[in-house]
Amino acid sequence: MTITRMPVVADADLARLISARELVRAHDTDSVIAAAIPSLSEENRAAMARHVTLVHVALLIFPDILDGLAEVLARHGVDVVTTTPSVVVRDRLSTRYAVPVVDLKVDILRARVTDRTGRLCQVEIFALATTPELAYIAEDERAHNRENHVALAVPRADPVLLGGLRASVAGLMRPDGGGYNHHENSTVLYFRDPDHPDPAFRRLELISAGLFPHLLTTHQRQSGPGTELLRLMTGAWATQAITAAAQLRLPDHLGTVADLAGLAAATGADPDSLARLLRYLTVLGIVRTAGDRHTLTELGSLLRSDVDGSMRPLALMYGGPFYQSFAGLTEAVRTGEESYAKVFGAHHFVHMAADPGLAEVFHQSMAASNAMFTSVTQVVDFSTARTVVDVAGGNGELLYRILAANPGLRGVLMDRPHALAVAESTLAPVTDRCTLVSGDFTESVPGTGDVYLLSRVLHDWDDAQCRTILSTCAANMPQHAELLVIERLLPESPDPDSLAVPWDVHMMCNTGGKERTQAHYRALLAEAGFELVDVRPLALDAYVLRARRAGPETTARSTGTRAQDDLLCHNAKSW
Ligand SMILES: C[S@@+](CC[C@H](N)C(=O)[O-])C[C@H]1O[C@@H](n2cnc3c(N)ncnc32)[C@H](O)[C@@H]1O
Repeated sequence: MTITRMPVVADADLARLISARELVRAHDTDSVIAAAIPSLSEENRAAMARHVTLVHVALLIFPDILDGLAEVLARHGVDVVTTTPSVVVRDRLSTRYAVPVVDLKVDILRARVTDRTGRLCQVEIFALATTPELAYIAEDERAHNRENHVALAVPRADPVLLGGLRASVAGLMRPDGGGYNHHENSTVLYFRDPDHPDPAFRRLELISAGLFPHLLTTHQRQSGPGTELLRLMTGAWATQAITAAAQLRLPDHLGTVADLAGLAAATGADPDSLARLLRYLTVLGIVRTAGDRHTLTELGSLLRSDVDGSMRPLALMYGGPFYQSFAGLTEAVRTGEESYAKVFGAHHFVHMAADPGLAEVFHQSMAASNAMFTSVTQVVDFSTARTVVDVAGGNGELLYRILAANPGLRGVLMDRPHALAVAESTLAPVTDRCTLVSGDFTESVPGTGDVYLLSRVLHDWDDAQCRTILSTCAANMPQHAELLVIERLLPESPDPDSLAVPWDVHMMCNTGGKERTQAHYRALLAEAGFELVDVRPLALDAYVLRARRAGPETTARSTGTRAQDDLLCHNAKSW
């Protein structure tokens, strides 16, 4: 008589199995999406639920052997309907624990269970045949539940649908590997949110019939924990590649020349090195390469010197002087002192004043973000003003736009003497209504205005200097005049997309200034006797902050409140 040995399943694994089953019973597709991706908007959740279906909740268990496992589980009320070999989880364990694939036997057992709507789903049970030598894997995996996941099935083998869903989820959860199981002809893509408060929802699987090699490669590439860090660490290479292209005037030549020999001759470059730069620029999306022909992409066209809003001067600044001073970031953080002065021997503006060529590139580079000004004349009513004074008006672009949109208005642009040359040509079309004044805003500003502009000025300076600039304005502005401050605002709560956050570090290195929150500006304005009365959003994350002289009761209040700032921001958003 042969006695068949039955697998032993640990109580801990049975308990984990039962809670996986209860999880399915408590949920449906919509509630699983909501629980796993809480940051997804209600609208996007509903859209996603139209394209996927909850199919299973998965876990990994550790019986000593696999033969007869379905029978043992049946005794515990687990209704296993299919058993197939695992490829993806087996390979993941092999990589994770450096155990050869041949030494790992992993099956997938699927047990029936209904979700809370009564629809048939499954508990997907990965079972690793756990010999005593592999017991450490069981211990570690039970502690971390790395293979637990909830799975959403994509009903059709459709690369566009799967690709779209993958991209949507990847924006909110980290890609976490995946693979193709040839036993089942299915592709799985995993995502992970290690900070999710509920361990049951830290991993999500998208599963689809079919093989999608291209999608899998992209997903695997994004899944490596170091890949994102590598991309971030080599960001400076992209900056330099773009700056080299700008310095060689490659984008200008690409308008008329497409072959390598012609481009090398036009730019005076070594053909082999230029070919390598072109290949990198192609990866960066600046250049399009087909065979031996190179052309500019739409993005790359912004680097041409002859286009409206050319970003070439910005490339020259970011990859040039600003790049050099950014190399001193560690020192700036240690000492609290800006690095530009250390690298170039003088503060940014003093250095520019002594180098007219560099000053011109800087003022042209400021023009590359002029998009910030496009809606100023829509969000601010200049109809009752007679004169606008642009304090430190730079290249004159903002004042020009305001004067062009308000034919009855006169303008005064004040800046350092070296900046006035660039402003003069910008303001040429409205020269009869405009005066250029050389001056220093720490000493005085023209006293003839109804509206004063301080655009992208305060962020160049520390708080003490800002107090001086604002006090000079307060001392010289007529009583009735209003002050408009244009700046990016640091978010009051974390915002991964905020442009103000990286620019704040840029200001730290390059001018010793900083980006600020609305509350911070409100306080600085109040100290100089102004009351912040309105905040409106502009393009590129900028805002226009409108201030007027504070009455006695507002001066006494001095710094305002968080509630006031919330209200102004609310107004800004509802505009
Ligand atoms: C970042 S730029 C902003 C220019 C312009 N307002 C804009 O938004 O494009 C700062 C300007 O401050 C000017 N500036 C620096 N120090 C100054 C001073 N002491 N008095 C007047 N202008 C000054 C610079 O010449 C430069 O044009």
